[in-house]
Amino acid sequence: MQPAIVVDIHHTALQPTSVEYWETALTLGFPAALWRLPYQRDKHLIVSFDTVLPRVAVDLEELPAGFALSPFDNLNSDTETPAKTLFLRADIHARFSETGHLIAEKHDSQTSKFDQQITDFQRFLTQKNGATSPTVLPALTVLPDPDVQAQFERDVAEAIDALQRGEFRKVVLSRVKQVQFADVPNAVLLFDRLCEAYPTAFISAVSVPERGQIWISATPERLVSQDADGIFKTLSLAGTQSARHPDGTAKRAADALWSQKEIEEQALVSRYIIECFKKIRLREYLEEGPKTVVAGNLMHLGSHFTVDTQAVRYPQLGTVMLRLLHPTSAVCGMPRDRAFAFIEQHETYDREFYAGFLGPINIDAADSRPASHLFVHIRCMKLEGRTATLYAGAGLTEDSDPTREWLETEMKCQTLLSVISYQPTANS
Ligand SMILES: C=C(O[C@H]1C=CC=C(C(=O)O)[C@@H]1O)C(=O)O
Repeated sequence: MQPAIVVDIHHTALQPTSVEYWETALTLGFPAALWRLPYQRDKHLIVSFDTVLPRVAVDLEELPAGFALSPFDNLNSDTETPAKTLFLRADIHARFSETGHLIAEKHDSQTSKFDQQITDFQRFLTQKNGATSPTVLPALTVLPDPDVQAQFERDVAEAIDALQRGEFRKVVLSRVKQVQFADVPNAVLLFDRLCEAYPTAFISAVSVPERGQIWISATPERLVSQDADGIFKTLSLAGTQSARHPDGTAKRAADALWSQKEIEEQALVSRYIIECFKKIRLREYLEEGPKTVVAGNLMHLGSHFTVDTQAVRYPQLGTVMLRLLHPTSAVCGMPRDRAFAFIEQHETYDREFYAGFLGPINIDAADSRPASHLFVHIRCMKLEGRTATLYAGAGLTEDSDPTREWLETEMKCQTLLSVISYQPTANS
């Protein structure tokens, strides 16, 4: 990995903001990723000068600093390692305060071949400097789709039959909801609203110009992290209930009651993770949970798994586990390949990056040493111009009920919808 150099930040009266960086990247057609880690305040943005992004097999040891965006359909087989993850190399990495003002900017010392792009970027950035940032989101309408509930419930009923016949033990079926904004919304404003609403989630906005898409998410589910001290972490998450009582008051995590179906559903995700550890004969992991995890408007059951990769002398654990884990049974099912085939047969759209994974790779943490944090890409939407497609899935077992599963996906859509449709009144 090449060392990055710190570049002089701008000598203008006003420090550039995350909105100005983002808009500059979009104007120049450069891919960009903006994110904020759970429980943190700083926001990060990277800009890649690859207008067509390289597809890679994620190797945390080998990849330079950047941001990974993997599709759901990125399964590892025994014979091949799929190279389908889009990789945004951090040609520019800027760190911003909670209010979106620039703290530091870096670019890779190897990118001298990109001098022209850096010059162009700085020129456009200066032109945008001082422009007022949008503060209002355009109004939105949910596009009617009269058949979607009946179709989803039919598919769930078929899945339950297959589960009861013992074809597989768990499958996660998803559906989409489309909304139309009155005008193209500013992605950074959507991102900032989500940061405010969900301090414990991983919030991101990723622009992929080659597909004309911006993916925005507020996911509660860590897939693989390996921090600067070599601490590996993953999470098994499943089971869903509202974080509010029927009268609208907030529920305490301690008051959440979980049914046998939900306990089993989450245990299957934990078992899937433990089977991955077993495949590589790793016994020294710490398992904490299951306990109730609050994820914005929802609650889930979660178990945290931690490994000290230095103590077990397994520095490549993050890479190995990522390849074994994705897609976990929180988004696919068990056994994985049979559940995957069922999803392919029944869902009528391509999940694209929904239920894939995403996050920063080898990006400097606050203590300046690189860390990688990959999350399961749920509670997300795809923005194409004025149209947004929201995705939500439900984990099914033989005890599932189709209408309850539908309502669960509605609640999951609300995680983003309640924030992106919020219009502050004159008094708020
Ligand atoms: C697949 C999703 O959530 C997963 C994560 C937590 C709980 C889940 C559930 O209760 O079904 C799902 O497995 C989604 O939000 O689209």
